[in-house]
Amino acid sequence: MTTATTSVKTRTTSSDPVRWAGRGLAALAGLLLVLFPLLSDDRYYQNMIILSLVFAVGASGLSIIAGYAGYISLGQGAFIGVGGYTIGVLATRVPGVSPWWWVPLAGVVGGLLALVLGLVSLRSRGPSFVIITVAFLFLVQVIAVNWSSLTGGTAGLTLPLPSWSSDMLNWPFHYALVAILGLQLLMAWWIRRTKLGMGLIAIREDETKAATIGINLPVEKVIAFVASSFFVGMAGAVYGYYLTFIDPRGMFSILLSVQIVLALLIGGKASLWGPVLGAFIIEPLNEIANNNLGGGNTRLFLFGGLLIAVVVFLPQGILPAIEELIDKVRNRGRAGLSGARIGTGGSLASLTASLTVVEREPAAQAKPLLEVKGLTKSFGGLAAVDGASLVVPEGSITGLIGPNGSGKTTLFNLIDDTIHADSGEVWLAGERIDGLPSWARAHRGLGRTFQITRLFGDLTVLENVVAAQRSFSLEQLGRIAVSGPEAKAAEELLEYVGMRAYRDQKARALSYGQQKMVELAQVLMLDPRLILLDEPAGGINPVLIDRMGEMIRELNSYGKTFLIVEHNMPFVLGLCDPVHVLSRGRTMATGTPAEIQADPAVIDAYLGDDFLLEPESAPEPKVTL
Ligand SMILES: Nc1ncnc2c1ncn2[C@@H]1O[C@H](COP(=O)(O)OP(=O)(O)OP(=O)(O)O)[C@@H](O)[C@H]1O
Repeated sequence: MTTATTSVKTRTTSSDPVRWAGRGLAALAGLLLVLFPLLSDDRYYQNMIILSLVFAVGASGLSIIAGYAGYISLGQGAFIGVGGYTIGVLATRVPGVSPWWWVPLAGVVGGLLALVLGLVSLRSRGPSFVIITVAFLFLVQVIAVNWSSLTGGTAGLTLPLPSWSSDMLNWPFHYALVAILGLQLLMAWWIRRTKLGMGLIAIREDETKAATIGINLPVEKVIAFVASSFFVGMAGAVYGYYLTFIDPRGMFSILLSVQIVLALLIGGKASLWGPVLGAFIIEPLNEIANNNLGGGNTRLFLFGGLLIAVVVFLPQGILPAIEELIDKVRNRGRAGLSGARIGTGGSLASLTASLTVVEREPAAQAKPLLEVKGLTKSFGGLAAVDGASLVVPEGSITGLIGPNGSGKTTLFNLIDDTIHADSGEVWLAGERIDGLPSWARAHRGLGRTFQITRLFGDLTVLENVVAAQRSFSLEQLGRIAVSGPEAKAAEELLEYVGMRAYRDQKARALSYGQQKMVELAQVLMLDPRLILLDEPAGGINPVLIDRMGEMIRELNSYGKTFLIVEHNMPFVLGLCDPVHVLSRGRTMATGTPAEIQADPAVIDAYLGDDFLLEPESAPEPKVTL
């Protein structure tokens, strides 16, 4: 094993004036919030701000599961209610203890409940997930109504009145909520910078692909659930104490959850400050509708109209829309990177923060790294893969060719569990892996790229690479991804594939060829033993095809094993040995490129006469299945 280091300069945007202006505005808003109780003793506005703070904590918490991970929940109000009931039950049953002590406990109860919801709803997504969260909210409400010995049922619970001087008005509630919101925002900010945050956004963008780069979907989703509800439970407790009376109808009202979702959507669901802005828009509107416009139906009409307007005109929310506008104005007239040539790439010798280099066995002694035995997969009546078997020797660049529709991509999908096989076995380095999910296969050294690239469009190029997770540990999830060793390793790989100049661009802005290069860097971030490349030369220009071939050879000389699906015959026959030929979902031939080109069955089924070798140079096919 060889190692060396390379110094990578990390770019900083801390001198960006727009960024500073944004920070200045946030600081000013924060200062106003802190000073407000001292500046005004108007209880109407105090109440409005306290409710806005509760919504802000709820919406910011929701941004973790809905904004980052893409799971919109209509059950967020349940955690406020559960927080309220935790303090209500304990404050009325445990006399002599200040109710404030129960606030952190309410966070723990909210987190535990979220853990249960997370586990129950793991397999659902989209509308079915939303329905589960609504059902969850109603279920908790029904429990609160029926468990009357604990909750007081529909009669509700009356909490002890605050014991502090009336001169202090609602200050303690206000400051407690400001502190909880601060902690909530700090957590949301921190998560967005970690491997966990990258993983959650990857889940939002393309869950299947996320699993193939080592992201442990169930664990990360459950963590996101718990993180999205802990501080919300605490805010619910402060809210319950502030109300001094709680009942199931008020605390578990679906309207509360709807308002939280609205706040999130209006402000910007994946932005840090967006949910806070949204909360401070929604709650005042709520008050105005209640006090000045007759409440009831007007309120529903207002919120419904607002929701439609946001979805139609500001699908990203207010803050992201403003950010996009600022970016557009700033970049007007700038050449940018579009049309620039992809870099010539760095040398592999300098890649050591990112890749493990293994001495290659001589070909004759190479052990099988991948063994596929009798894999089958049918779609309806069509057997796409029909008992395919093949071996990829360690240290080889193995080719997999075959006519369109012969099952090559499906076979890749079965090898990495992007789709489940009906039957058959997959062995990697002597371990049977066909019972493992995609991310566990990635952790064992299996990486793959896709025929049509599948980068996470909303992440930057650097974030796409850094999102890949070589192994699973809570320590690794908490690692900062956008700077430090993780970013350094990703930058090395981007330099290698010639895409480092694009590190801060959103992946969706890249050309197809550029995406291919970034996807290769992403898969290399896993430091895999075996890399499955699905048409690496497909749809890219001849210069890039040459560079791709060069990189594959170079990586192979550093110990990486490849299995390559490709239709570009000069590319695959010049690079791969052995070559497997797939026809109708079965391996029909295996051999060296020369043997394959001389196999009449392969010529007949796939190659045609263009690839026929001169008779004298054509050896007999070694293996024909
Ligand atoms: N999800 C799916 N649902 C239904 N049929 C599918 C699905 N995926 C693949 N197939 C079918 O399975 C067969 C094999 O497809 P596959 O994409 O694996 O072929 P391929 O050899 O990779 O083709 P190409 O070289 O054109 O990419 C095709 O007939 C295809 O239509």
